[in-house]
Amino acid sequence: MLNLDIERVYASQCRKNIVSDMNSMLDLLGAQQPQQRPQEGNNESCYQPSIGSSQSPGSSRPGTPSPSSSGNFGVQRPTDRASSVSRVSPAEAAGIITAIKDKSLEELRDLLCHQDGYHNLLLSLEPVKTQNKVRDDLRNETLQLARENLEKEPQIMELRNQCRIIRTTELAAAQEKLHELERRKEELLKFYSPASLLHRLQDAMRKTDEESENLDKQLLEGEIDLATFVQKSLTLGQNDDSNIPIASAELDDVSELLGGALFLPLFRWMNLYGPIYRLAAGPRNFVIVSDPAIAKHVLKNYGKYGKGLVAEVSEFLFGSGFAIAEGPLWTARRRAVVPSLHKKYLSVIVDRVFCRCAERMVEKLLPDAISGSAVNMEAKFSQLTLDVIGLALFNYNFDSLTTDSPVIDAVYTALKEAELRSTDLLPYWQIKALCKFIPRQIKAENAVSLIRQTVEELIAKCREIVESEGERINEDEYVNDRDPSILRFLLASREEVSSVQLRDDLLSMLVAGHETTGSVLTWTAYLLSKNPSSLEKAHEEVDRVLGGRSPTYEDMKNLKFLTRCITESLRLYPHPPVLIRRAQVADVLPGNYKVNAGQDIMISVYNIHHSSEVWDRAEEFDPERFDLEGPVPNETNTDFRFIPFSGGPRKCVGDQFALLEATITLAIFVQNFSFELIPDQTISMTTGATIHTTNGLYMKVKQREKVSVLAAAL
Ligand code: HEM
Repeated sequence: MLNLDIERVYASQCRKNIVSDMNSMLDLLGAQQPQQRPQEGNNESCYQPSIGSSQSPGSSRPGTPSPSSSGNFGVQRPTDRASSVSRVSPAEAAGIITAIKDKSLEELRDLLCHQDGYHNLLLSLEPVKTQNKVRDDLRNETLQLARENLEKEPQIMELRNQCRIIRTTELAAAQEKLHELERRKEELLKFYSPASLLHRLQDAMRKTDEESENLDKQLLEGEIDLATFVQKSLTLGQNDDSNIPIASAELDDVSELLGGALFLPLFRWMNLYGPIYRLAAGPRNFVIVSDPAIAKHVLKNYGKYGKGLVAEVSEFLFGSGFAIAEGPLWTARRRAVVPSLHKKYLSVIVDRVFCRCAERMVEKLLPDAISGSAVNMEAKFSQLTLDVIGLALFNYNFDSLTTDSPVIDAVYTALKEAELRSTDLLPYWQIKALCKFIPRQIKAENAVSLIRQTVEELIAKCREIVESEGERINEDEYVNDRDPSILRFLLASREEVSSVQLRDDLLSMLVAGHETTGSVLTWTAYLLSKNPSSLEKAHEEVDRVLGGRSPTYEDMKNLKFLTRCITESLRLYPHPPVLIRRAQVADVLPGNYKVNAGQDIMISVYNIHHSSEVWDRAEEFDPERFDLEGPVPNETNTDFRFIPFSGGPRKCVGDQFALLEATITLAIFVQNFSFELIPDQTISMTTGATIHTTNGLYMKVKQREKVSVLAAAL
């Protein structure tokens, strides 16, 4: 009886131990499964659940448990794991109890002492099965991931390699530029050292004396005429066989004028030295051209003359955009973009963009017209032309006439930086590392990043629409009615082009087309306010042709006087006032002037347009100097006397767009307002990419009665 009781107590204790052990194992499986692999399981229990199906029972387990190991056949007692027991759900515990409750003492002892039996019992339990399945799935996924990672390894290596190459080449390029700058600095210092200056001065004086005596003798003996004497006297002392007179400018003059209105002293020197002269000061050396025939030669021979300095100063903004690209890239991109500016596009844009933006400006000016307060028209025209170019290029409304936005600020910052770079004497911004520390450069870089990001987003959005609609150009003069922008045209044309190239091309057009047209409108308003009889004629024409309604594309051919006001304004204030080129090879210019490869050339459009050799009454504003019934003047029909849009292969692609935009805007402005300058303001010129005023153009505008269509017809 006592024996029986002892056996019952023992059997009951065994059951408790088994349940506890299984609880521990279930707990172990639940808690550790995700982190641990089967082999890594801890050895808290002798009979770890052998959950690896590939693992033979006991292969990584200790041998048969000995009572000495823990006094209970190697199974920890519930008390040791009080916390874990509580984690098994009552349903799971019930399942385990059902599995063992009818077992005899012998069977229970067997279970505790024989691993295989114990193991089989474990594997037959539902929770263990589920856990095993989860574990197997996890392991398979992990293996799959590992395999995929392994496959990516070569790509990662390749990328690492590329990064290293880029880093090294950029560093090398920066070092090279730094050395070049150091070399130039050394040269400058040597060139201007007191000893060197004295030596050269003595040398030059001696040579000049000799040459001067020689020249005097030749003139007195009638060997040369007076004109040749003057010409040769101007180049006295210069060991130069180019035949190009040298303007005597000091380095200080040049640095000062490079930071200001450069084209003004260039004009003074033209009157002193003639239509071609060399401006040499230290390492800077430009040939200044003020002659239509020489300008024609340089502009038409694009292969021999590249963009040179212009590309260097604006690369930070344009990237590889076609306004500064050279060679095959330029040819391909120009060829892709030009078709987008077709006649039908222009006629749609007149109504949808030019008129709407100009009418918006009129709305904005009305309060000032009523209150009689001064308005800075330069700022207004600049805002208007930014809105126009945003809509025309990307169908994006900057709405700068109404709001200030970070993108607008960024556009102005970047444009300003391009201007400053074109006049910096020391191009320190070519050293990329320096740009990381100089506040002006940091600001410019941030601005460019924001503009690029905005344009990239616009491209991505437009590309998505074009793709989803399967849009494709199916006619010559294609315009999408909902979005007539140039971006839409370019994407629908399915040209093979990267988003970065497209972005840079559009940015080129944004910059080239914004400030230029704004400046034309500013100076036209200024000239009209200074010439009341011309303003009267403009009012008369607008009223007669439009009769109070908005202008259309078709009206352009009848707005003859207004168009001539714009072209005459472009003659007196060309934007940019100088065109820059660099000779790629040695060449001889018309007039037998020699230039070497690498020679920087400035074609002063301002000088050609203001030269009394080229124009009668050159300084007068006379819109009718170009026959109203004749063709609109351009470089071809004036034989390069009038070149506001340049000429040759790199001529402006937006000339027709700009003439239309300026004329339509002027028509709406003149139709709605009469205007006059605020007295006592000094209006002076400064320059960068365009000629603008130093302090703004302040005007008083007064609303006009719109002439009705009926009245105009009478
Ligand atoms: C009255 C306004 C404008 C003026 C005075 C003007 C003037 C010029 C000039 C002089 C050039 C040649 C620069 C050089 O030879 O170095 C040029 C090039 C260019 N212009 Fe205009 N432009 C005006 C408006 C526009 C507009 C509205 C656009 C775009 C819609 C535009 C786009 C371009 C482009 C992309 C180039 C570079 C062409 C090339 O290198 O192939 N321009 N512009």
